[in-house]
Amino acid sequence: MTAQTQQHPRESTVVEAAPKQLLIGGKWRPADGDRTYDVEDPSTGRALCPVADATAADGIAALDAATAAQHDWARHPARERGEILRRAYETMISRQDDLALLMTLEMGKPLAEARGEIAYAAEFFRWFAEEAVRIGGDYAVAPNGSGRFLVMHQPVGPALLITPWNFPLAMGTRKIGPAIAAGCTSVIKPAHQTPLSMLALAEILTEAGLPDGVLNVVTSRSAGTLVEPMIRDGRARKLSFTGSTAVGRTLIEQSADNVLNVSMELGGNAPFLVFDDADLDAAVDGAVQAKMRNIGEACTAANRFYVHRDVADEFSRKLAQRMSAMPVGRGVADGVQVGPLIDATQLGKVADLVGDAVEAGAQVVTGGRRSGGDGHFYEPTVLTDVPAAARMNTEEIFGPVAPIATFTDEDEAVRRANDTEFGLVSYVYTRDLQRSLRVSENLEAGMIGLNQGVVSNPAAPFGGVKQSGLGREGGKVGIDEFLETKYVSIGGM
Ligand SMILES: NC(=O)c1ccc[n+]([C@@H]2O[C@H](COP(=O)([O-])OP(=O)(O)OC[C@H]3O[C@@H](n4cnc5c(N)ncnc54)[C@H](O)[C@@H]3O)[C@@H](O)[C@H]2O)c1
Repeated sequence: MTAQTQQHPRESTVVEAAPKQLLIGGKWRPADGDRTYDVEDPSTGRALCPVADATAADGIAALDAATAAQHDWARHPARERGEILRRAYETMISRQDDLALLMTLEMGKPLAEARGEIAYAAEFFRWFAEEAVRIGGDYAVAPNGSGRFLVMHQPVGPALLITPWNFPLAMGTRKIGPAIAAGCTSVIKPAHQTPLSMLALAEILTEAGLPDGVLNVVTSRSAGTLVEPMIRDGRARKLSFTGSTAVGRTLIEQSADNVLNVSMELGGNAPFLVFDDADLDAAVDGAVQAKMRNIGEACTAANRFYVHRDVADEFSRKLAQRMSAMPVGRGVADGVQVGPLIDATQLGKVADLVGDAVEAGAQVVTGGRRSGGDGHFYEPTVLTDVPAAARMNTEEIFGPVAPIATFTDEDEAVRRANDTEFGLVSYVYTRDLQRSLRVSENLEAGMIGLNQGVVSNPAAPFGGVKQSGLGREGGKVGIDEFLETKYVSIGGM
């Protein structure tokens, strides 16, 4: 299928209107030495516009601003912190169309999905607007009756927030929301591929009344050079990172000297289990969501399908029918459901992983090659008979490729599902209640999609076990990542 290349009438308008400078201490300013780099449209491979390319000195200036604002911000009434988030939520919804178009242009996902991400991202602000006023504390009587304790929860201090390109806004609001609610100031560095959505969000927060210096944004093509000095500086007390496990490990090491409080949302390798008693059509629907949402570029994407051997042929056939019918093209084109991959590197990686699996004996049911056009398009692909040795069983594919293997019993399914260093999410399709609970208990994952192909929800604690991360974002515990606990022991009572 040839990729669709239609234009959107407002493309240049929204790109022109987006901020492109750094936000430091409430002022928009160019990077040191006026340095810029070009943001690329992955659906054309062409430059969209230049944005500021921050240096290490800009990073330290942003940290200066966050540190200077911390004292007052921590004492800002929680209700007002929440109201700022609430106003920003409302503006995000009222500007959903323009924000979605900007996101699609820099990231590639279809417009309908970008609109969905804006709604999901905004929901974190609404959720944490409400959590801001519930921080509270405790008062306890010592067990032996002599002495009392006060337990306080206070902002941890200036935070460094680092986000990936695959969900340019949601990964940001999931950190900025609780940081603002908890009373932390922060410096955020979005991925170099997708800075525009984050800059537009910072503008919205400024309009919503966020005081100067509470959120600072630095965009850069050279992440390591910018971030390491900020981590080693010592004034930031928190590092919240979403991205690959490899970079997460490096950042944990860099954080060790100053014993930074770290939260890590890292890579995944989600298994998708289909038992022989599953509602097969529902399983196919869930598989399409878990695999094709965000062009497969999601940490929660189903990476390995294990299907009971009695239903594997039917499942594979139905999944291939659904995936091959999904129109590929520019995310702004009408009806497109599969956009381009983020860049040439990611496209090359997906093609390599498919080549490796086929060489090892996998069968291509549909797809298996690049799609037409100048952008980084790859056809929706279903592979069967994927041998355990194929690299895609251990590496995140991050693309529209569904590898299917079979199992014969529950023990084998769970053992193969857990045979990975990652543990972010697992999907399970079965109609047997006992089995669903037993398997949920035995799967090594921070999240389980039970007869459900999407797990993310702002009201639930998102995060992984094993090498998928440390800490949780969202839910009631999401704000705890930005708080520290102090207890006061009271004598004389
Ligand atoms: N667990 C989650 O919640 C979650 C969510 C989305 C994505 N992810 C993971 O993110 C990865 C895809 O995103 P990516 O390719 O942008 O990941 P990445 O690790 O390459 O980059 C993530 C962020 O870290 C920055 N970065 C890269 N090298 C750095 C360095 N040396 N020092 C400081 N910062 C650095 C990048 O510029 C970007 O902002 C996948 O592994 C995916 O599973 C995880």
